Amino acid sequence: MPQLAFAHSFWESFDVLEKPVKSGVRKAMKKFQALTVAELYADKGLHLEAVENARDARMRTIRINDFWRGVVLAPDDGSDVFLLVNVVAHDDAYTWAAKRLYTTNAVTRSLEVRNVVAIEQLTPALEKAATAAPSLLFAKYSDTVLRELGLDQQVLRAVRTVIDKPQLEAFGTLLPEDQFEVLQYLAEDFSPEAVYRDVVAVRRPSRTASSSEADKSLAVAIANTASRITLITGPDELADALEKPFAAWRVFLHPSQRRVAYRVSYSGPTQVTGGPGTGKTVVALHRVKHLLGRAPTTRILLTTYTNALAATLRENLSLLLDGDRALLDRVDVTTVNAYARSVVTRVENKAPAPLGEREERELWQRVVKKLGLPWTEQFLAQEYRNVILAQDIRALDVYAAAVRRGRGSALSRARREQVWAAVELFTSMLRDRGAATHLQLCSLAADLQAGATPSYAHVVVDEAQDLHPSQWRVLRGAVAPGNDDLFLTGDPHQRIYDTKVSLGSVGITVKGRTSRLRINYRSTEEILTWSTGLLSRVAVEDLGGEGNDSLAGYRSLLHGRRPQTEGHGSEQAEVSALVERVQGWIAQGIRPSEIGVCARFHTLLDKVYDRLGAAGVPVVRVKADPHPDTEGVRLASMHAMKGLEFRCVAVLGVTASAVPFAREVTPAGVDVLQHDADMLRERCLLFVACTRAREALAVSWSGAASEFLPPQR
Ligand SMILES: Nc1ncnc2c1ncn2[C@@H]1O[C@H](COP(=O)(O)OP(=O)(O)OP(=O)(O)O)[C@@H](O)[C@H]1O
Repeated sequence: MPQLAFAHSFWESFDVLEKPVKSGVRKAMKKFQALTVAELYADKGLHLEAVENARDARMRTIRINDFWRGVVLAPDDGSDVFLLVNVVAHDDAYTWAAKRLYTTNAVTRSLEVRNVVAIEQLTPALEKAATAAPSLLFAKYSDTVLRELGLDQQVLRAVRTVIDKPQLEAFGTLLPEDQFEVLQYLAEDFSPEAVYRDVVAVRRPSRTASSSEADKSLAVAIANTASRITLITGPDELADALEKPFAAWRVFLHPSQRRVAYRVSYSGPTQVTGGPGTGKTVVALHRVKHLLGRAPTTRILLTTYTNALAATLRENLSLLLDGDRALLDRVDVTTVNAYARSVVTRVENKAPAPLGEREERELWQRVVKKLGLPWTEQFLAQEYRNVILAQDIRALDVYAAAVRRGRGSALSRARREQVWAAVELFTSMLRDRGAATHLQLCSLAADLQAGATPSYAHVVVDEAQDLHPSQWRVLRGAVAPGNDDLFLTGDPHQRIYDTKVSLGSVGITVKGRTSRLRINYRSTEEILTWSTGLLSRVAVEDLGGEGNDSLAGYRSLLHGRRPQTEGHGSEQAEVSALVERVQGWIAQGIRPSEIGVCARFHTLLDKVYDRLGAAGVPVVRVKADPHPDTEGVRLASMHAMKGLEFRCVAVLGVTASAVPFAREVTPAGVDVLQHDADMLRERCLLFVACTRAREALAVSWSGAASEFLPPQR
């Protein structure tokens, strides 16, 4: 009986197939486990046939259904492993297969694939362009050095034309995998010796396997390619492999990601930034894996912003650690607020009830009224949060002398006394209710932790950009200062809550230990360019509060349609168009759960919910924490889109009166700095919503469009 193996390139195409196509693949695969080679070739339903004009004579296609073909590499050397490499729409399958050539890497002995036709076509033109280039990316490495790392003649010639990293990444999908990876590491300035040790030698079959080294069969090359090919030995294994979600990041990190995640040790807090979709969360997960491996009993706190994101982190960590309970039990995955609450409960046996946003606003309104103050509730709430809690001010005298960073309105001593009285009234009203805001709870937890032995050896923080100083204080107290204490990942361009923080002031100094990720693995370049355009004319403060951050060099390797923007005469018309769009996506084969629809307000989402439901489209709200397998278009507020991703995203209601939301923006006349900060936050919120899209983004409004959108022609 022949054996069956799957290339990872296959999983990437399989993951996005519709259910009936997937079941067609399963059916075809079962034949490979049930029939002999001769029977496979004779099978009428399978249509195992050669590809005309193929550059690799071993290329075959199989029939999945009328529309889809599987591409298979068939052994021609007497060995018996068939490699399923891709599932492609019928017409494209033959062209795709004809251009590919599989070869065995001279050094690693792994099977690699290249788009041989594209490389041949591109190289002469690139060689011409390279003669005029001021410098070439790999000029400092001799042919001998590159050959010793596994580069063959064709790749060597192509590589001599590469000018910079973006060009290398663009070339990447054409090049054989092991050779491309070597080049990526060299481009990140790893020495050839380090690349040989860490990338090449680890793949090389061991000397003791000399019999297989001499054996040049396809089966041996496949066995040598464990990092990219899954060999299936039984029916259970087949079912298991076809059920499990595949994520390339579990296997391959880009060198710039690996360098950060697997650095042996950092001498203190470390910060990783990068635009949306650059793999910050992935890097945080790999860092946890690395830290777990460094000592057998240490405990790690892994935090993020919302419960939903914490649940996803937990799931992905389990996948990364292969479900190893002993390791998983050493990691607490939670939100900072939940962690703070657990500290308070542990020490005091109970914790105040958390106060919701709306209740907090109402309470401030009552304070304003009761004391007859000249400010809005928003002004007071921000003063309390951004000045008093942020600086951990506990006494009027300290407040009276405080520098009110980020606030643009002067407050005299008499005015500050009034604010202080308001804060005292607010906190006493809360105490009477047995309640506290989340930030007060964090502040309390930080106090309670002081002097106690920290619970964790390491704290890893994802979505770090929105944490408030009180939250940083509680995290600072969760781990003793020292090597590998804190590992932070975040993107200042995705700051959607009102926080300004100087990390230094809360005892977290990342100087000399910062890195940036630049390649986006989520969205197409078209979506990225459009979305970053939303922030093109604004300055964004960096994570630590010490300067500005930039998205320079931020790019994607994927391409697709440009985002669609559309204005409507009424909200009703906008929702109708949305229903049609969603139906269109589903008709194209997108599963409802791969579609995200978001808006600034829940009122609009309620209408969408009803209309999609009435049209027979399954729909669920993200805030109901649906299981990933639950069918249904995901509906979420823009805030709740943080950290999520979907193949298709519709951002609705990007209307002048809603984005920015006037109630959330301090009038410039009241406080100009706060006004600017509020406007930036609203703009970033739209940016976050749009950058959740992998393949398709649609942005719509009714009436006048939001001022954040590019002018409509
Ligand atoms: N090296 C990689 N290879 C393949 N896919 C990757 C890689 N790194 C990340 N990804 C994928 O890219 C997507 C974005 O990754 P991730 O969520 O970690 O980015 P992020 O920087 O945390 O994004 P955001 O800031 O927008 O929340 C995910 O689908 C992830 O699986």
